Amino acid sequence: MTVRTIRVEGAAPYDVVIGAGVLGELPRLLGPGVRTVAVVHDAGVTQVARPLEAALEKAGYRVHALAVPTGEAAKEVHVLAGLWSSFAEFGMTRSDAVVGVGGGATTDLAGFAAATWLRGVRAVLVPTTLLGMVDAAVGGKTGINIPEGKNLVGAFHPPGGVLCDVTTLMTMPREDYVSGLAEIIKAGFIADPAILDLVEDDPEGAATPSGPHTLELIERAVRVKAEVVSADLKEAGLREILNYGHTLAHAIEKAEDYRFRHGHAVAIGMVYAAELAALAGRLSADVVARHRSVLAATGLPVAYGAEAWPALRATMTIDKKSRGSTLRFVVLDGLAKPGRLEGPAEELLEAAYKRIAR
Ligand SMILES: NC(=O)c1ccc[n+]([C@@H]2O[C@H](COP(=O)([O-])OP(=O)(O)OC[C@H]3O[C@@H](n4cnc5c(N)ncnc54)[C@H](O)[C@@H]3O)[C@@H](O)[C@H]2O)c1
Ligand SMILES: O=C(O)C(=O)C[C@@H](O)[C@H](O)[C@H](O)COP(=O)(O)O
Ligand SMILES: [Zn+2]
Repeated sequence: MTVRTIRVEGAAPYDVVIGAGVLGELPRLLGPGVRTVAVVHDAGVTQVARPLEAALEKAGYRVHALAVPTGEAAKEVHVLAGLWSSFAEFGMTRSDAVVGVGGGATTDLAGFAAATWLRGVRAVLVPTTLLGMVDAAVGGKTGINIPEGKNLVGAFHPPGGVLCDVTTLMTMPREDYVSGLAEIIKAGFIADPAILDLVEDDPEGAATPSGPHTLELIERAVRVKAEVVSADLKEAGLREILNYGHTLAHAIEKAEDYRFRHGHAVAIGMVYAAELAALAGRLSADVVARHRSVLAATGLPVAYGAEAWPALRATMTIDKKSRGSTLRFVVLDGLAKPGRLEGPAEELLEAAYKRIAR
């Protein structure tokens, strides 16, 4: 069995463990002293949560299984409040831990619950989606959505460890799996173009967990993320590159009432950012074309409705990378050459949108 362990550095370094059948590592990642564990899990992934809870009980932990709504519906303040009430009910203390089991939505919620309970208890994350493994569970960004915008309430709270059991991916619906591929492709464009070669070599294989390069794609994307967040946990500068494509993506997700897959929105957002960079004279037409071709080859969307522009433009103002009224985009000056585009003219913003509008 191939197991890869990637270290994330920082004030409290932790491991991301990737492999088939690695869930047995959970007690090690929980660390010494933890006796009571709240297993916050997506109600739709009991096939992973139940055996994990049973194994923890067998190992002597007191386990509280807390199911949360499936997918993005978990990232709501009333769900978070429900977790706080449960923690209070069983008396979670600072020597206890939260284990988050599910996709990125669940681990964002579980991580934020851990960040806020008693001002911070240990969280160990067990992502069960591709996107969760390669992006959401790594790096300590936690949070929830509000009607006004995506992830507007949250905290930086790095986990104590991340366990990626790739066998859990086998039950993923294709659309959700491919959504995760968008974040892997993002890592390819901003930092590791070998990822793009692997996807282009076999787009069909890349779109399924049984593809020939699955482990390598996961490992490469996690390495990109780990390197960036190790250097800049709180997004003072470098970490912004992980937000490539997200300025427009988050606006699309809000416009869709958070019922649009995150990775799908990021795919469209990356094509938009590439078109912006091209119009600003910073990116060549062939790299823009490569965005469209590699994303579309895996089944990801690369266009969005023309009529949506005014609402999307308004929402983009509240993007976390904005400073005052100045919009700031992550753009590419070439493959693996991320830069920033600050305060682009309104005409440029709209012209780039016209190029992705359908
Ligand atoms: N914190 C971060 O750094 C970060 C990074 C990227 C994305 N995110 C967030 O992650 C979220 C998206 O994550 P996601 O794509 O994992 O979506 P998700 O958590 O909504 O899961 C997608 C769907 O897959 C189902 N699912 C989960 N595991 C499964 C399995 N093993 N088999 C079958 N079905 C399974 C879920 O029930 C859900 O229906 C968004 O909220 C996004 O904002 C956070
Ligand atoms: O880890 C980061 O930093 C990222 O930007 C990764 C993104 O893929 C992720 O979607 C993140 O949640 C977006 O963060 P936000 O700060 O723009 O809400
Ligand atoms: Zn993302």
